[in-house]
Order: sequence, then structure tokens, then C-alpha cells
Amino acid sequence: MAINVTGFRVKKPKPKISASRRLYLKTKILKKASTLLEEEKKEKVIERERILSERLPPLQLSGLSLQDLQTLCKELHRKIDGVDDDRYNVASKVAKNEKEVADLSHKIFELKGKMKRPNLKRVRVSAEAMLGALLGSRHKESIDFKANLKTVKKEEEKREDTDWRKNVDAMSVHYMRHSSTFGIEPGFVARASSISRIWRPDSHRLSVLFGCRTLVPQIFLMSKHKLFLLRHGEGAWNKENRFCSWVDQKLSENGVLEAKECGRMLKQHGYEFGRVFTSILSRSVQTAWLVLESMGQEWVPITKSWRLNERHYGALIGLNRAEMALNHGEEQVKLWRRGYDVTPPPIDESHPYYAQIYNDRRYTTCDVPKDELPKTESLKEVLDRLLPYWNDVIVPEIKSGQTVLISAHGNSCRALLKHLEGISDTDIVNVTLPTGVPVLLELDENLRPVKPRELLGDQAKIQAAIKKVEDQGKVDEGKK
Ligand SMILES: O=C(O)[C@@H](COP(=O)(O)O)OP(=O)(O)O
Repeated sequence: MAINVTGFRVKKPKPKISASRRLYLKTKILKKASTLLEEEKKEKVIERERILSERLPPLQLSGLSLQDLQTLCKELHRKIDGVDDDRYNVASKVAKNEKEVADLSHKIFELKGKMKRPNLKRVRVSAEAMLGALLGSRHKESIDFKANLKTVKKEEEKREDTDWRKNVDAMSVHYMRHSSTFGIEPGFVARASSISRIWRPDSHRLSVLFGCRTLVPQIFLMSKHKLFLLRHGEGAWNKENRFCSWVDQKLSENGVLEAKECGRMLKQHGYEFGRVFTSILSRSVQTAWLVLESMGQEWVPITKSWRLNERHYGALIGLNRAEMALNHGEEQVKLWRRGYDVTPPPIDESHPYYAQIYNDRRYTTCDVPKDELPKTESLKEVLDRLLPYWNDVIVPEIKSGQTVLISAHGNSCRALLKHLEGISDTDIVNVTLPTGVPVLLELDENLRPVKPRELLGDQAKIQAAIKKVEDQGKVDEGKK
């Protein structure tokens, strides 16, 4: 029995072909389809090779002058740009089509009867009377609704025709306008094609965000959570240019001012925290207190964990960076400080700060036994010890709707940024965070950033502060 459109039960007509014949035909069709698919696959491979050989003829470098090589490089860059643009255009079309397919499937689902339509009676009412019933006395004013509809349609069509790159350019203007207060990585405000370069580590994600003309205007809608990362205010040893790491140092006078100022700025913008996380080092806790105090949000719960501690700098702890640069070279110091997988020599019992660190009661409260705590760490190892805490403790808070502030350290924040933004091992070398500057990350429901991080505050000052941190690893000119 089946049900026809009128709702009556009707007898199913007997099929004209036997079951075995049907099976035979089905198998034949499937076989044919699989052969066709195979052929299509082979054609695609041949087509791919043809296009590649057309677009990428083997490089002839021998005998070329410097000038020729430079021209060749420029030409290759131009081609890469072209391919990039094409890729984003295709990605945007795919995303748009996928969305349309999803919408249509939804409509089909609805039409299939999941949504029951009410029984409607046919009535004869004039348009005038209908408007009167709907709008009351206002219908007189809106009588020109046809003309209005036309205008709306025209506008909609116009919006559809807009090139997605223009939307991104428009967004850049939005960012530019705000860049005095909301810091953006230098160079972000640029043409769409160069955005992908800055976000190269996760360009696929970005192609979906920025590459789709229908999605571009929705970028701000997709932001579901706000997360703030903060490197504590200047510590006493930051000022002396010594590797501080797991040595517990308080904020310098300037660090206290930085933390208070940070709180004032966040308050001015109306941010409200639901949870704060810090390391177990005083400079990060003290910073969190001062920020919350300046915001009048002292009551917000603070949770501390060693897993947010600064990277363990091993035997380098206590040493002066500029002196290290003089003795070991600036390159080596940069590798120690910023390399992703570079581990400094471990600290041992003969180190002047060993006892102070490992006899400290705070390290008996950790979720690992004291003798399993690190003796040195690369940034990669920081991320390894931080991730379980992030996933198990911080993520649930964010997902439950809390706006979270993580008041931590230069390298624990860099590790987290690397994870969240998908920064590559090589690109993370170029990320430096100044003290006391909040970094705002806007995340989607899966905690993926929906736009570039924003360093909040005066951009000129922030750039100067970043340079100052980078220069800490250079030889002091006076001592050369
Ligand atoms: O350990 C330290 O001295 C600095 C980081 O030093 P660099 O990685 O910048 O050398 O950590 P923080 O001041 O953020 O706690």
C-alpha cells in the first residue's frame, strides 16, 4: 500500500519487470558507472599533467644573468599570485554552492511533508482590503509597496554582483579605522590576496572566511567567543633583561602601571570577564588582580595552573640576554628564545636558582610529581604541557559562554596562539608579545579564530614595545 497526493491509500502497481531482471539491470548500471568513473579519473590525471606541463615548464636557470634571474623570480611571483587568486575564487564558489545545496536540501526536507501546512480556505478579498486588514490605517502610507519591492530587489542584485575582494577591502577600511585602538599584525590591512600570505599557516581556513563573497559580510556574525591573552606587565627581570622564566619575580613599577592601564582600557571598551586563568608565577597573578581591580571586576574567579607558567628556560635562567648575545651570537640567542623546537641546556642542581625553584611549595601542588616537572623546555614542549589544561579546563569555560582572560607569559601565550591560529613552526619565530598588551581573539563555535588577532592599544606604542622585546636578544652596542 502507498499513499497518493490526495491522501488516499492505493494499491501499489505490480512492477513490470521481475526482481532478478531488476537486479541484473542494477548491476549492469553500477558496472557502467564504475567504468565511467575510472575513465573520468584517468582523464583528470592526464588533464592535470597537461595543465602542469603547460603552466610549469621546467626551469632553465643555467647561463642566466642576475637580471634575468630577478625577472624570472618576479614572473614566478606574479604567477603564484594569479594561482592564489584563482584558488580563492574557486573556494568561494564552492562554499557558495555548498550553502545553496544545503538550503535547497532543507527546503526539500520541508516540502516532503515534515512541515504540515494548515488547510487554507480560498477567499475573495481585494488587495486594498487585505492591506487594510494587515496594516490598519497605515496601509495608506505603504500603498506604494510594489515600488519598494523593486528597490529592494535592485539592491539585492547589486550586492550579489560585488566582487568578494571589494568586501575584504571594505573590511580592511573597517580595521584601519579601528587600528588606533585595536591593533592588527602589521601588514594585515592590505589587499585580499596578501591576507592569505599573512595567514599562510592556515590559509584554507582563511579562504573559507575571506574567500567567499557571500560569507565575507558575515564574518563578524560568526564570532561566537572572545578570548583575551595577556602577557603580564613588565617584571623586575624583564627590566634587567634577564631570562626570568620559572624564577618568581614581582612586577616592576612600570609593570604595575601597565597592568592597571590594561584594565582601564578593557573597562572602557565594556568587556566583562567570566573567568580568569593565570600561571602560578606571581607576575601573572598580580597582573590579573590589577586588571580586574581597574575594571571593577575583582569578584571574577581566578584559576591558577603551572601549565600556564612561562617556558622553562633551563640553564639560561637568570642570565642577561645581551651578554649571551655577545658570548654566543645573536642568532643563537634568537634560536633559544624563538625557535619552536629548540631546547636550551637543562637546569641542574648546581644552578644558582635551582633550589629556589624546586623547593618552592607551589610546585608540590601541581598535577604532576615535582621530579617530573620540566628542567628545560622548547616552545613545543610548552604547548604539549599546556594543551591538556586548555582542552580540559579552559575550553569548557569558553564554550559555556564565559569571556575568558588568560593572564600568562610571553611564551605560554605564543604557544597558545600557535595552536589556535595554526601558525607554522617557522612562522611562530616572528611572533613576539609585549608586556601588558591584551590580545583579543574572536573565535567561532569550534574555537577557531574568525579574524586576525588584535593587540589592543596604541599601535605605535605596541610596535615600539615589540621591537624592544626583540632587541633584548641583541648585543648591547656600548659593550661591543
Ligand atoms: O622568561 C622570561 O624572561 C620572559 C620571556 O623571555 P623571552 O622569551 O622574551 O626571552 O618571560 P615573561 O616575561 O613573559 O614571563
